[in-house]
Amino acid sequence: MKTMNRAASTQCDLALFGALGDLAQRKLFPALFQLERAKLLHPQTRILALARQEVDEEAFKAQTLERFKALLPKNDLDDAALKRFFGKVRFQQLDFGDAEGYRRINEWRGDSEDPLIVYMATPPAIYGMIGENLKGADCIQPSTRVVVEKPIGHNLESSFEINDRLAEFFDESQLYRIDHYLGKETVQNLIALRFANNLFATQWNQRYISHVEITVAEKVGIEGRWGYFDKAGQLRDMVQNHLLQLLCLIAMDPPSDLSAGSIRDEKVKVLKALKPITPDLMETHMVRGQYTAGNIDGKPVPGYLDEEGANEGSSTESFVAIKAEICNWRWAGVPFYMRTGKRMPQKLSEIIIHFKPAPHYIFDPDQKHLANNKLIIRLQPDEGISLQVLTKDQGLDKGMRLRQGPLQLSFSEAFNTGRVPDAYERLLWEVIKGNQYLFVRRDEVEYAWRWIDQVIEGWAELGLPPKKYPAGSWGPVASIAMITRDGRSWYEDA
Ligand SMILES: NC(=O)C1=CN([C@@H]2O[C@H](COP(=O)(O)OP(=O)(O)OC[C@H]3O[C@@H](n4cnc5c(N)ncnc54)[C@H](OP(=O)(O)O)[C@@H]3O)[C@@H](O)[C@H]2O)C=CC1
Ligand SMILES: O=C1O[C@H](COP(=O)(O)O)[C@@H](O)[C@H](O)[C@H]1O
Repeated sequence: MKTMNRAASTQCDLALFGALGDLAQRKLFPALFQLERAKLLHPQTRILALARQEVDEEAFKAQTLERFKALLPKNDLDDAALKRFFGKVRFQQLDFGDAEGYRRINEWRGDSEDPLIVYMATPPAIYGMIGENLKGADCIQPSTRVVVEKPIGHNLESSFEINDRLAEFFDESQLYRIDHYLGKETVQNLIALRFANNLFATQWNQRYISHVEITVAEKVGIEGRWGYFDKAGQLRDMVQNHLLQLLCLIAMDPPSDLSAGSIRDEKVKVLKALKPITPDLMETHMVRGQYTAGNIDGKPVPGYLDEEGANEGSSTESFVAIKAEICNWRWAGVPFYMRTGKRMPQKLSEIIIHFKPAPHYIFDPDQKHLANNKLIIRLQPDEGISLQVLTKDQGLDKGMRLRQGPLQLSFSEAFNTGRVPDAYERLLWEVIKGNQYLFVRRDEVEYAWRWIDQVIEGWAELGLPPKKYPAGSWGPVASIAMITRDGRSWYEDA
């Protein structure tokens, strides 16, 4: 009989394919360990690490522990939690194309009736093969959940192929497509902020909002991933998934409840309403960039074309800025300016909602430029929300001089919660609970690709090369021109 306790519904077995890969070692095992440390993993939960390489179990555990030491704060590595965690882990060598070998998963499962979670931390090209072999070995039950990683394809057509293959073996209700941005603390807070506070709910439309900015800036370059990145580029790597998901969460109508179906339905409506960026709009609505050598934090870094493994003359973009428009009543006339790039001066992900000025201005005309409230939603670093409001400057001599200042909510200071869990911890925890609301449904992936594909077709038609920007800068000058043309500026330029 199964133990009935507070965590009974989270009892599961987890089979992790690609256990020696970068994602598994750098993100998934540390996240699972943190869940164990927080005693969220059920005492009977077991983890099967599957990898092609011949490694014995003790060596696998030793290697994983070494990664923990390199990645996690020393204080997190308490002996009791490590012992509990590694007590749950088994290692199994398997070539994922070896159908026969899958019987070892059944041997590991024994007569367990707990849901099996399959995490495919592998190239998407083999998702179908793994599904087929799991089915052949009778490992799939209705309770099985399958986690797959981005990118789901390279364009709409290839995403269809991957999704069709997965659909041969799994129902949509069993699929958890990861977009790790949906696991970030502030992204979830965006849902709370918008739908728990009537103050914002009533202002959240074109009557009160003039424009929205989304910046996802990375300091890193391509980190030795030329083979993958040069085929993808920043538009596919970051915009098709993370930035469009953020845009959807900002722009969607209120869902009727917090269920996965309701939230995903609303997100899909936003994706369907995105105005296509046709070739005639390319000049004003889109900037592509590629970094050249420069300095970050005072240290020289190479240009994109000098990165490890680079091919001469690549025209892949490492930066993109877009003026997106949403064709519906709520957002008519409200541009969403998005930019994302590698080798920027700092790692920064934030969303800025710019409110329109009050309808009638009665203060010092010299201060009129201050008159727009801004809501700043910071995803990383220093997660928090800040509302820029105008108040009277203090002091008898100041008269009715206005001062702009923040009503600020830093999550770590306000809630004293200590560490903010990594996105993968939250997402794995949601998979364990069987909650799909932070995962991407098939039609979301496909509508996002439809929009991205026409942009890429436009680039190809016009033959637009990327504009150069020095590493350590905020992207090509043209991205500043794109927003200043509308009489606005990127937030940190203000
Ligand atoms: N790394 C990251 O930060 C991120 C990764 N992703 C996605 O996650 C997935 C995994 O990425 P990542 O970990 O970086 O990739 P890696 O190449 O580091 O890991 C993939 C693993 O899959 C294994 N594998 C591939 N084919 C087989 C096979 N036939 N049999 C057994 N093992 C096999 C590889 O084994 P072997 O080494 O023996 O070839 C490797 O260990 C990809 O879909 C990627 O796009 C998404 C976002 C971020
Ligand atoms: O999915 C990806 O995301 C990372 C950036 O993630 P973050 O959580 O560090 O902001 C990006 O570097 C990578 O190229 C991309 O594949």
